[in-house]
Amino acid sequence: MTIGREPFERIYVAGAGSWGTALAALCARAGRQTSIWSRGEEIAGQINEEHRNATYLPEIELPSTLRATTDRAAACEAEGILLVVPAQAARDELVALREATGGAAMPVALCCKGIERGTGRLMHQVLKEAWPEALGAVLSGPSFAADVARGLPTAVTLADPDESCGTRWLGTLATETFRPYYSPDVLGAELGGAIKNVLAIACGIVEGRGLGESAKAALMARGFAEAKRFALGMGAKPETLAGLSGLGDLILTCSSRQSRNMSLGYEMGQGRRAADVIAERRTVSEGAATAPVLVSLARERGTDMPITEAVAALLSGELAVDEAIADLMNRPLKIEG
Ligand SMILES: NC(=O)C1=CN([C@@H]2O[C@H](COP(=O)(O)OP(=O)(O)OC[C@H]3O[C@@H](n4cnc5c(N)ncnc54)[C@H](OP(=O)(O)O)[C@@H]3O)[C@@H](O)[C@H]2O)C=CC1
Ligand SMILES: O=C(CO)COP(=O)(O)O
Repeated sequence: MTIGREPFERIYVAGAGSWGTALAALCARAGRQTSIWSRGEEIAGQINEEHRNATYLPEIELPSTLRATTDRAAACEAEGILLVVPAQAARDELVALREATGGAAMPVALCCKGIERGTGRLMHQVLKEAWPEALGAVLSGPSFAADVARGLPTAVTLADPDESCGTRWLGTLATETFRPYYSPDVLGAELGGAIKNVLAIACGIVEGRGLGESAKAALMARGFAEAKRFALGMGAKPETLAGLSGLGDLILTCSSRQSRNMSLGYEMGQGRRAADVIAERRTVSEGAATAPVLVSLARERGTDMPITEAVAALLSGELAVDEAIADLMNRPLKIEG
């Protein structure tokens, strides 16, 4: 495999939140002609005039070559698109982009981590339905937007069923501080990213409630066991789950309150209602939408996911934290696996 040949030179980033802005800055700094789409004029104007996104990445000076737009027509000029809106907004955005590009066979790297409410679809399945001509890839792995935007060393997974397209993405995104690894396993990369958000909420709750580091480690290990059980049952590869987009991202997100999912859980552990915390935030906490969908999928498939079940019940207010912990601790004893 020849990695990094023929990078995509013109990139369109759909979404000017924290991750979209960090990825757009990365591409622009790597010399790619990069445009970033924002649904609001204010952020687009600020990126163009002040080279900042004060709402989502206030500390970061953005490259002056990065152009922001509110017009999806800019996607027609691109060789590759990064989709970086919340998972629940992905379908509408993809439909709009398909229309804007005339249904082009465009490489689209899906950067959102979540499962669609209502349909239970993963993002590559949403892409197939919303924009069948597009060539889907998945970018996932342990990567806080602020770290990447600051140029701190980061390694991620770029999954693409088409190896030659995947290696072009690698060449497009790789820099001295951002290291993507290729995988053909789109399903595994997506599931790892979506499920870890739910588990990070659980770890936040444990921290917020002051239940100790041992409880948190147990939750991460048992959470990983149920993530693996579900993902392997769906057809994901074990090495993907053990890699950056699985275990790697689980470790990052469960360990730091910089994670919106982890910090949502932390507030819940401190006694706040999830709905209140979510309502006062502008940024997305993907695990809150994914947890109930994941519960439905797991039940349909007969996969035991007790931590995910507990998180969904805590989010909806059906269960209190102490009850959830007691339920988890008093499950029938079993062989580890
Ligand atoms: N932040 C991170 O460190 C990382 C995030 N991700 C993933 O990337 C995805 C995006 O996250 P992130 O950038 O952090 O999120 P943010 O909350 O920081 O930003 C969300 C962006 O999406 C826009 N948006 C919200 N709703 C819609 C909609 N209905 N239609 C179109 N655009 C919309 C927002 O616009 P507006 O400002 O107008 O509301 C904003 O530009 C998530 O799935 C997340 O899991 C992945 C890796 C790292
Ligand atoms: O996915 C992320 C890091 O890899 C970001 O996590 P949060 O969405 O929880 O902030």
